[in-house]
Amino acid sequence: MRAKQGRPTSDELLRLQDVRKVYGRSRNSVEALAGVTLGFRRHTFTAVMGPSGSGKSTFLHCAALLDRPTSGSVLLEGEDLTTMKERSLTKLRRNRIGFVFQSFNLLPALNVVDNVTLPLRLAGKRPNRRLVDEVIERTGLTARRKHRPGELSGGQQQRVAIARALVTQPVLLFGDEPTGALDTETALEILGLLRSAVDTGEQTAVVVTHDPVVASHADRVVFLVDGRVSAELERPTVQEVARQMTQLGAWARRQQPTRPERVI
Ligand SMILES: Nc1ncnc2c1ncn2[C@@H]1O[C@H](COP(=O)(O)OP(=O)(O)OP(=O)(O)O)[C@@H](O)[C@H]1O
Repeated sequence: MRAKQGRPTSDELLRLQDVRKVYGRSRNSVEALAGVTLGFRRHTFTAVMGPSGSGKSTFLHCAALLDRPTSGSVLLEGEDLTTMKERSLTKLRRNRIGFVFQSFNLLPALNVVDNVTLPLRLAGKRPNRRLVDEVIERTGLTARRKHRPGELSGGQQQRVAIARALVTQPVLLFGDEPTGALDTETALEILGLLRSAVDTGEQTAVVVTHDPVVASHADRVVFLVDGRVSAELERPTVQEVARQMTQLGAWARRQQPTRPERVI
């Protein structure tokens, strides 16, 4: 266990440098992130864990620039995104960042292909059929191409969400409890897809989770407590993650997350 903050390295894709996020003003303000410095190397899978209210969601939103930090920098390939204009940021998010949420966030009226290609059409791009077919094949959805979300299982819906996240060929893939709504076996399938995106695809993944099994599939687990990085584990076992979470008192304080999710 160590809090590894370090200096930027050349194969680093993303860096958060002393990121603080304060919600509200004066007496009612909450410091959700209290100076987080973390680097993320290319083609790695990082899990972010911590007790309820420790700042995991805030961290994810700041890292993906869905929300701007109060201070500090978020650097993608060395470029500071916190100073970027909103329009450029929206474009960057659409082209370079993929998101997978616990609740899938699919459009019920659209079939699998149309859900998957939605980010391309939103960005005004004509979907490349070969690429779309490849992503649908990779996520095991070929036989379900014309089905709507209501006709699919939870695991299949999350596969669609992953295909949708991968279709723009992002460098970064963020997950907010992506297996939280799935049974263990299905969760492992979904994890396999995320892991293979990192191992054989172009992606670097950062996933928030409460689940030690999910975290044990990561290359590194970062533990947040009170908006700070309190520990890191490299390639931990389920038991090591669970032990760390117990030490942090995470289980006792855990509540079900109730925050609203944002559709990208
Ligand atoms: N929009 C907001 N306005 C005010 N305070 C907020 C807001 N969002 C989060 N917070 C506060 O910031 C702190 C961190 O919240 P955050 O949702 O990031 O934690 P979390 O670790 O993701 O929690 P959980 O595991 O319960 O989802 C908490 O004290 C929370 O109440």
